[in-house]
Parts: sequence; C-alpha cells; structure tokens
Amino acid sequence: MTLPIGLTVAGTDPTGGAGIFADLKAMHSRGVYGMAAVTSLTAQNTLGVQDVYNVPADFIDKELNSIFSDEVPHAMKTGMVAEADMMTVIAEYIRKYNIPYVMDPVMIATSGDRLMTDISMATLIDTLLPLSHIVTPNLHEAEAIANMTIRTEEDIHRALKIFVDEMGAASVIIKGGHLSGDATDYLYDGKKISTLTRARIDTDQTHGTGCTFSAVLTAELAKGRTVEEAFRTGKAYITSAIQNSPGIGKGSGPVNHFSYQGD
Ligand SMILES: Nc1ncnc2c1ncn2[C@@H]1O[C@H](COP(=O)(O)OP(=O)(O)OP(=O)(O)O)[C@@H](O)[C@H]1O
Ligand SMILES: Cc1ncc(CO)c(N)n1
Repeated sequence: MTLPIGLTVAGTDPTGGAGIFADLKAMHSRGVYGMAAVTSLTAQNTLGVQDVYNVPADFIDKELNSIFSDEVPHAMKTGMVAEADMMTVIAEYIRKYNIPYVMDPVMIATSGDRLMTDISMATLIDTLLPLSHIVTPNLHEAEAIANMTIRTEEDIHRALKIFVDEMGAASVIIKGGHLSGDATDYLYDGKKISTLTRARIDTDQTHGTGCTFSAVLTAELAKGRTVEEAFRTGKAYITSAIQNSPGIGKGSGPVNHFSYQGD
C-alpha cells in the first residue's frame, strides 16, 4: 500500500494545537503520511508565546536534505518561518523539486504575539510567495503583505488580485476568520473568485485554525485533488474542528483534529 506524503516546514507549539504538531495531526486524519522539518521551537501555550528559539538556516537545509534525498513528498507547506535566510533555503527545495506548495504566511499567533520580523516579510514576498500554489493569509496578514487596509468586500477582491496578478502566487485564499459576521473565505486563482461561507461559531477555541486549515489543503494536494476541492475540504474540516474543540488549556484552546469524517 502506498500513502501520499505531505511535508510541513514550520515551528513547534509544545501544546500541540498549532504549528508542526497540529499539521501532522491534520495530515494524519486526512489519510496522508506527514513529514516535518522544524524551523523554530516555541515555548507557548493557549495563553500566549513565552519564548522562541530559531533553528539555524543551515540546519534547516540539513533537515530538508535528509527528507528530499530519501523520499520526495507529494506536497508541502510552510508555516512559521521567522528569518529571511530560512526562506532562501526553503525556496531552493521548492524550486528544485517543484511539488505543490502551500504557504501559510504566519506572522502573528492567535494570542497576538509576533512570530516573524518585518524584514523577513519582504523576503517572504520575494522568495516564497511567487512559488506558492496556494497562499493562505488571514485578514491581518493580507493587509500587511498587500500593503493596504481591508474593510470591505471590494478591498478583499483588490487584495486577492495583488497576491496573484502582481506578486505571482498561483492562487490565494484570504481567510475571513477575523471579520465580523459569517466566516467567509475567498479563493482567487487568477481567473475567478469563489467563496465559501459558514456561520461564525461563537468561541475563543481557535488556537491553530490557520495552521490546521493549510495542513488540510496540503494533504488534499498531496492526494492529487484540485485547489477548489482542497478548499472545500479544508473549510468543512476546520468548521467541524472548531465546533468540536476539546476545551484544552486556560486560554484560546485548540481545535479537534479528528472530528471531520468526510471523504
Ligand atoms: N469563529 C469561527 N467560526 C467559524 N469559522 C472560523 C472561525 N474562526 C476562524 N474560522 C475559519 O477557520 C479558518 C482559519 O481562519 P483564521 O482567520 O482563523 O486563520 P488564522 O488567523 O491564520 O489562524 P491562526 O489563529 O492559527 O493564526 C478559516 O476557514 C476561517 O474562516
Ligand atoms: C509554531 C506556531 N506556528 C503558527 C502559529 C499560528 O497560530 C503558532 N501559534 N505557533
């Protein structure tokens, strides 16, 4: 029996709700074999990020070399990539192996703590963003990267086009988790804009929603699904995961990575 392989290149969250451990759980629950290269260790919990310890870029290169020289994954994602030289290393592997790549441009944790510097953001835009099959900014990240304020639906449409038509991503999903009203996400693939909407769940149990969502997209691409199909599965999965959150920790708790049972 063969299994599709998904790779996550991201930071750790020792409580397992966000980052690389959440990605592995999400891939596992979608029937995909998960591999993981660690970019940063964080000391964090549901209340916030207490400290960050970055892995040197040349060691990330060794991790990726160990993976790719042995077995090439079918799709990969990046999450927290704190420093510019890490991005340069990761971009080399994406270019060389040309596998579907989902970029979650992690800048700030759910708790509001910064996970990337301003200087790295310019490199993110220059190196990783143009290589991405799907880039998945939340509203704040979309504002920071597209360098504009997003208040209205027209603003969102303008931002979507900046990501694809100007910055060179193949497609973008702007997540509306931080808007008021329904939870609507917007996909643009250079041709058309499509949206998926679910009623907003009234909860603070949303730690790691972005990581989990992009890991599901990666798992679906690893199976050979289209971006549209991956988007639909990702949205259904994350909605179920938030609805069935296990109530762990004293703050913004994690979602349930095993509740979604769809195809
Ligand atoms: N309260 C909610 N009810 C329903 N769906 C939600 C809610 N919060 C987030 N979502 C959905 O979860 C997914 C992730 O979106 P979100 O905007 O929370 O990402 P994020 O901010 O990157 O996450 P993170 O907190 O991990 O940084 C999107 O599909 C979004 O619509
Ligand atoms: C390691 C890590 N990556 C991403 C996020 C964003 O939720 C987080 N809190 N921690």
